[in-house]
Amino acid sequence: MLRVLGPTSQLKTALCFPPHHLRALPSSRPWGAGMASAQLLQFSRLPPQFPRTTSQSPTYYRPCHSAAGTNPRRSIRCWSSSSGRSPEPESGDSAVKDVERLLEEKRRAELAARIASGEFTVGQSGLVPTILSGLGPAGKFLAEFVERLGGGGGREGDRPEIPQARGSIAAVGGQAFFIPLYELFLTYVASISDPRRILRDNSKAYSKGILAEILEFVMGTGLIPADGEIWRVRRRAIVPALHQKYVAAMISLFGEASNRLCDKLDAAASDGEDVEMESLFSRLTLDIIGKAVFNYEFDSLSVDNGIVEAVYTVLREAEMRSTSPIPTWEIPIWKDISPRQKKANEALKLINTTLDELIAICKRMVEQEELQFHEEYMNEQDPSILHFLLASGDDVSSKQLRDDLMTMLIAGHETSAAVLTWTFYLLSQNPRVMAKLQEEVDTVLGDRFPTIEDMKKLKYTTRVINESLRLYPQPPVLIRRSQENDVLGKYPITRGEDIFISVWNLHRSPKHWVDAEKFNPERWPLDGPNPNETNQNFSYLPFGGGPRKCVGDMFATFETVVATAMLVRRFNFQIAVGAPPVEMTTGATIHTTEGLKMTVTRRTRPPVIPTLEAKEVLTIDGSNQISNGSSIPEGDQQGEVSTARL
Ligand code: HEM
Repeated sequence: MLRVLGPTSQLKTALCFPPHHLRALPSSRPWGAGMASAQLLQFSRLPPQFPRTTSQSPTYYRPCHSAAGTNPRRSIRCWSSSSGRSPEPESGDSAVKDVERLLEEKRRAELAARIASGEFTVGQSGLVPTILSGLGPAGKFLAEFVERLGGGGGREGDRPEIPQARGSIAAVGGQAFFIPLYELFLTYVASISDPRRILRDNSKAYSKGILAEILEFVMGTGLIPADGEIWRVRRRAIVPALHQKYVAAMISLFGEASNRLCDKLDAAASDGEDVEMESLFSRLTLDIIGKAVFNYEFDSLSVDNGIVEAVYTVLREAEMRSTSPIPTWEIPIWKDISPRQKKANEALKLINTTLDELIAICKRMVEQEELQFHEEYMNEQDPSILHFLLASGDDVSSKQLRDDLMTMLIAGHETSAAVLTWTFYLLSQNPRVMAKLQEEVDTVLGDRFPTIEDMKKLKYTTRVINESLRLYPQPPVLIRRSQENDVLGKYPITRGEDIFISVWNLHRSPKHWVDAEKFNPERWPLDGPNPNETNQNFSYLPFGGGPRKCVGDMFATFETVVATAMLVRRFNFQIAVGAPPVEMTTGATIHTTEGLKMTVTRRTRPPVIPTLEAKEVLTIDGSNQISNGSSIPEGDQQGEVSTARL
């Protein structure tokens, strides 16, 4: 865990520039032997830049903005891949970019070697120095980053103070600010802290802090940013809306929407056109979440109307705010005249008006309904969460309701799109996994639309999603602010500290995972339980943990399983020839820097050879079911080599 010390005012500065004081807890935790540890945290506004390939390249961080004295080339371009449009091209031609990339890789490799050699290590009684702190004043942070680690290890009262590493980044001059952090983490911070206290055991002592501040303009006091009593009341109202019958009903929605995407891909395959999958996944999940949350047909896979554009404008604004060096949206006058601000405000107004209309329509529907509300209540015509909330008599202001809907729209859209994007990237890099996945999907589904029963049978597909979420957690960082003094193990936390839990590091820590960087769905046994934070002892947090755990975990798992299954049974996916390298950047979730450009080809499945042999399919509870393998339909395009069989 890395923590940002100092009062909020300092933090505000830190939001604009790298944090003044970053400290990480040391590895020798006094508690929780053998249990999960939270890991080095990266600053939320300085998002991580991840390895270009999933397995071999070193992981590194890249600053999201340039500051005085930094090379603007290294700024992360925070375009929203969700926009469905290509990102702005970077200045300079591709040859220049290649050279830059090579130089950066070289620098990174050199630094990794220096870290690995222990150059930054300063011995400390019994503790491996783990701290990255004492970052210089904002304007000078790149000039003075990490002086040689001169461990703190001082004592505060009768408690040890978290040891600190101070230093100058002159040693790594020319490096982007966050590039070294993951290597430093791997070398110095094998195990830092336990997220259970913050997320679960003492969760009441922590709020969403800066996250709530950043998201206020779009989510208000919706469930994600809300704290205290508002959160408690709203959580109690919303969780029941995602009951089992509702999630089961959503399976057909997932299937229909995925089928529309298949049609699009089919057309592209016919035309021999490459497709940018990240923006298509963004549209797929927007269509799904709009219908699921407030019964609205965005139809963004087919059209680019005003409301779709407005949603992306607002999302881009939220991402920009979470990565911007200067909070221009808070500057008086400027915020009223800036064209970008005006556009964002207009977009938000349009969305709010639309949501108000949808709430009004739904209220009328509920009034006309002969309503018998019960636990698993669902209106067949409109199974949306909004309908459930209104039918339940949820006593809430329209503004709060709107905030909650908006929150779920964003929470359930970007995350699922990112999961699908990185899943398909991983599959493209791992043909063996893809073949096994396709075999399962062929066997379980054939050409049918998935049903809720299939969710138990698509076990390997689920493991692929589990593993993709391990390697690419969405979001990669959880954010909290201490509301009172607390103690993490033997280390004191004072009120008002902002704390960033890097799920990314946790999920890739060699301490917890064998071949941590390898995409290996087999690490999760098919007959084992579905991995979650509890049965993985908080070393796996794909949906968070504790009272603030995601309310849409089941929804999202089924959604991504259905979409993946429907797509891979019809198509093969490869990174398009000449596509830009798939690199990472982050807003709220991990995006690619330049899209996921793929070549999609129709699959040809092998002719069905009738067999009397029954095939075993494992169910979620570990029991075996018999499924007849002859449900695999005949391939419609003969002649292609099938990958459906291992
Ligand atoms: C694969 C997709 C998804 C992922 C990876 C994901 C992940 C997460 C995570 C990690 C958290 C915890 C955040 C924290 O502790 O700070 C969270 C919270 C939340 N998620 Fe999701 N989510 C997904 C889909 C959804 C969907 C589909 C919905 C709505 C239908 C949703 C609604 C929420 C809400 C409302 C919260 C806040 C809960 C609270 O604070 O009480 N999420 N999500």
